[in-house]
Amino acid sequence: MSPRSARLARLSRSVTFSACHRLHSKSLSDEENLKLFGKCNNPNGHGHNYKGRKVISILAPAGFVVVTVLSLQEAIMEPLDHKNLDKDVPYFSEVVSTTENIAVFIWDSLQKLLPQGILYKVEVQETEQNVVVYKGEETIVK
Ligand SMILES: Nc1nc2c(c(=O)[nH]1)N=C([C@H](O)[C@H](O)COP(=O)(O)OP(=O)(O)OP(=O)(O)O)CN2
Ligand SMILES: [Zn+2]
Repeated sequence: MSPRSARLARLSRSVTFSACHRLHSKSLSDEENLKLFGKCNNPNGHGHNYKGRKVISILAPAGFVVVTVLSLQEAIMEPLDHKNLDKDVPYFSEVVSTTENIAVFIWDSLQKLLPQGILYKVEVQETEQNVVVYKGEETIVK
């Protein structure tokens, strides 16, 4: 039987969540943290209205509608919305709550909820200027 090609489309869906955080690494001194993170190291934190977006791959001809709403609710809204990321979300007790790490957190959460192989990318917009895109890549660090 010869293989048939299928058109692959991407479907994107986003939610907005509000959260506060402080950029602070336990492996650095207070001085080093202040130098590295500046105003984002403010001891009492600061807040953002984040936009989280997932993009999934869909086989266009199949024509079925993937139920996409629930996974964003479970992967983003329930754990992160109206939370202090550093204090309310166990993942960020040891991981600095940068937008990059929030994107990784969301990626890992969505992977557990979605059918294998369909998650294409996660985007997290922290401010008008700061947007992180994560596609599940890993690299070796020394
Ligand atoms: N690599 C990263 N650097 C920074 C992150 C991050 O997630 N990854 N995040 C921050 C802060 O959380 C901060 O709140 C961003 O605010 P700010 O620096 O004010 O950013 P804006 O784009 O809104 O404004 P500018 O001051 O014009 O840059 C910092 N760094
Ligand atoms: Zn911030």
